Amino acid sequence: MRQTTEADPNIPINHDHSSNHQPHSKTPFSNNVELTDSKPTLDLDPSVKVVVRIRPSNTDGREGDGTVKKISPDTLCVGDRQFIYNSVFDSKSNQEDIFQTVGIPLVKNAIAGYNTSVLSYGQSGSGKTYTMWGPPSAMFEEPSPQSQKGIVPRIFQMLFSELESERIYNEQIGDLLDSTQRNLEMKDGFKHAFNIENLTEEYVTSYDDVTQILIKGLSSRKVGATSLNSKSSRSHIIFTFVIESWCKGISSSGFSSSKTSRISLIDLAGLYRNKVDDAGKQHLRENRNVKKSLSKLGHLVDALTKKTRSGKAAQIPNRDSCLTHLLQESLGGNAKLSIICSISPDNKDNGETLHTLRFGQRVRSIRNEPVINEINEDDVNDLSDKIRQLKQEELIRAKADGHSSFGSINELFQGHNVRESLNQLRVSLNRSLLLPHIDNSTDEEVHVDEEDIRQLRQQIDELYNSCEENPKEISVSEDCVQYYSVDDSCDTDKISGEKEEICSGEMSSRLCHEDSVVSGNTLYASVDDLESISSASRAIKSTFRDSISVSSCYRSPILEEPPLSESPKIRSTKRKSQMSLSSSCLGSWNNVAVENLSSNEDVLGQPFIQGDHLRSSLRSSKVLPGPTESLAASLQRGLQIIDYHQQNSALTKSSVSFSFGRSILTCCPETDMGEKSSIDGRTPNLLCESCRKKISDQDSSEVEDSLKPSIDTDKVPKDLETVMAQSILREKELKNVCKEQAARIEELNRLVSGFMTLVYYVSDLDFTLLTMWICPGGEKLKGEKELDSVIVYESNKQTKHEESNNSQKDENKVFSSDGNFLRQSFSSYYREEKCEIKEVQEELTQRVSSFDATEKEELLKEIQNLRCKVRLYGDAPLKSPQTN
Ligand SMILES: Nc1ncnc2c1ncn2[C@@H]1O[C@H](COP(=O)(O)OP(=O)(O)OP(=O)(O)O)[C@@H](O)[C@H]1O
Repeated sequence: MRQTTEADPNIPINHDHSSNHQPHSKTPFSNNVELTDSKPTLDLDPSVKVVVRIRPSNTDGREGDGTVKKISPDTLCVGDRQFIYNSVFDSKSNQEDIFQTVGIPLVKNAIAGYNTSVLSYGQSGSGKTYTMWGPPSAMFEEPSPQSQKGIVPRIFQMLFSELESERIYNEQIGDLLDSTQRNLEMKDGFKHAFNIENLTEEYVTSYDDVTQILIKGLSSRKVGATSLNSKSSRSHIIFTFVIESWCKGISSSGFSSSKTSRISLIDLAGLYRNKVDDAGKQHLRENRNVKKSLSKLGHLVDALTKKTRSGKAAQIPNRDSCLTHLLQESLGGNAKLSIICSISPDNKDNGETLHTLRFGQRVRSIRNEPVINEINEDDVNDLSDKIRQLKQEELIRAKADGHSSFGSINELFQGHNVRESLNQLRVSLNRSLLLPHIDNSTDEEVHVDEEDIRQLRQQIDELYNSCEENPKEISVSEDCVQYYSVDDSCDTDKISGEKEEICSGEMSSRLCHEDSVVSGNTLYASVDDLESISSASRAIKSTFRDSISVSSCYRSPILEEPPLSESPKIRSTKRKSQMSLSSSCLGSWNNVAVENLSSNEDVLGQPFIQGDHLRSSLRSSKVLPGPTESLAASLQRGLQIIDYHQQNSALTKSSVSFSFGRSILTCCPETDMGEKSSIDGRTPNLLCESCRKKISDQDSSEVEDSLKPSIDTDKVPKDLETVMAQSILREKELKNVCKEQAARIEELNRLVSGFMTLVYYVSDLDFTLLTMWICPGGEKLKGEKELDSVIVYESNKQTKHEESNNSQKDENKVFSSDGNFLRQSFSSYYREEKCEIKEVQEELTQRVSSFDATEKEELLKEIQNLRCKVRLYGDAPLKSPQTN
């Protein structure tokens, strides 16, 4: 009687009966079909594939009894029963045949991002272990048709990846690589993934590594003698590979997708139903457990078969045993499954053979749902966008909170913790992407921009210093003192210290709540960003001193006290002019010429109203060709602001000094000596007509009047009063200028924050290339990975060095054959980042006034959704290989 076969749900081609008779020409992976890299081949690969292998007869070298016969490449018969599978191998088949049909497609599928499984099933002694592993001695043989090396080592030779191993023995999960690990706990992962706590993971970089581990694992496997096999496996064995790969794409950023796939290699223990054994209780117990778990496996297969046939949702008994639990991804889940049914040709084993063949038939009816576990660039960008949005939101919130209360330290450091959480989120979400962990405890981010930032801080410190002295001189109002007070500085430092304590104290507890919406999704911002915003709202001093800090968590010590050296990037003549002006002011505040008034105007083009222009220039930075240019331009804009402020300060100083008559007005050597005078007689400096006119024009006639008392000593008290009034007016102007500067520095901070993002992406790019070790098409293999990573890392540093020295000399050495690609990627990245920073700034500006709290909630939800979505892909490794 011919075994009827139903339409195979796993083969997406013509399922009519005739096709099943001649699958050899249509089944893509039968022996005679050449395997190619083409995607259509993979598409045609069924999600569940069943092959049958007939082992050589055990009957003393004689051929089998003839009841089990292969009659075509996909058909065999047992007596008068005929069975059709994807492929059938007779006793003359060799290990290479199996590898060609099962192993190579598996490797291709795995690299393509599919989870894949090979499961060998059959009675004891039927050749499961032989097919899977081959004799241990063959493990070191070169793969060849003659070699007895099994399918697994052949697969390993194509793939170097992480190796996990699990053992199930008497319904206990043991670790084959660590004999001290017994009865490990299994936990549910997402979807059909599973986690086994404390399972040994080995990071392998070569086939030799794999061989060592295989031998170690296999030697730990529980074996025993049965009537059918002197070295019968008494436990199921599952080896799992995880492949994580970046695929080089054609996108502007240089990569297009990341794929993670899991390869599960499952060698089941065989059943022996004959009541032979006199091996004792232990064997009975083992056999009972093997039987039990295989029986559960049979139930699972039945349930899945029914589900496929009925098309209805059904209760699937995945949890009935460890084995079924571990196989839930392979059977009926997200995996391409190959079952190798091993059978004996001998009549005496017919019962078991039929059992195995029926099992194979049922499995063939199961419909798996394999998907390519891929995260593409859009997903990553979406995530980055969300993080950036959250960062903006938090900045706004911190700013608002900072205005209303300085008691938001906790929130600031919640920000830090959230950032840490987001790091974790990123790592967990993108584990397959292998995005780099942003280690908040290192200065890695600072590394790239440190010099620039240091210079920026230096300039800001100069600005601060110039402001700091001013109020002492002009007896500024209480408000101004609040801005400039040295005590405030100390307080700020103290507060910073408190913040750090709070941060470190809270971190450990908060980090436990990875899933917390609040801590996990609230923001992606550095503490320094928040600190700067808050500080700006509290004290300009702290803004000056502390906000331009780009350490990843706390202020980098390097940034604390920048050396007083001039930024090499400040080359404008305006800057020089300003520096010389400052230099002339060094000796005495009073030594300020009225000419500086016009100098200020020359330098700035326009006086105070230029603040708006500068502010807008911060926002409207054009897209510059490269990161260094971009950074330099932005820094220069920042320095223009600083210059502007310093000159305004000089303007104020000049005015104040002059009002008190203590200035030495050196601009006019041809000064009319007849008009020279001094208020107190100690400063016999002269004031020329033109200067006096300028002042008169600018400061109204009262100023001129105020000069007269310097000649007419009777009027001094009254005029002094007037001059004091003028001074107060000036103070108020100064105060306004300071406020403006605070706002500008905030803008500057945001730019700095933008550069942090740049640095971040540089890291990503490092990591991207670092992980691009295996790609569809085998562009890069593991062995090349580390070399690449070194080259690329050095490239980044070297590129910066070269740029700063205007030298391209060594560039060609540094960039490998991928150099052009890398360079283009870098500059594309930076261009994109620049645009994004601009957009973010504009958006931030718009949203400052119209922030809606509910929007944030929605963003949080989005992030949560995104997280879940990406977790679908995150089934794979329990640990990142980078952590090993
Ligand atoms: N195709 C084959 N060619 C040559 N020898 C084979 C083949 N299949 C099995 N054998 C031999 O048969 C013996 C039993 O095979 P194996 O240990 O692989 O069976 P098994 O199905 O794994 O049994 P158990 O379930 O008891 O572990 C081994 O000595 C093996 O070398």
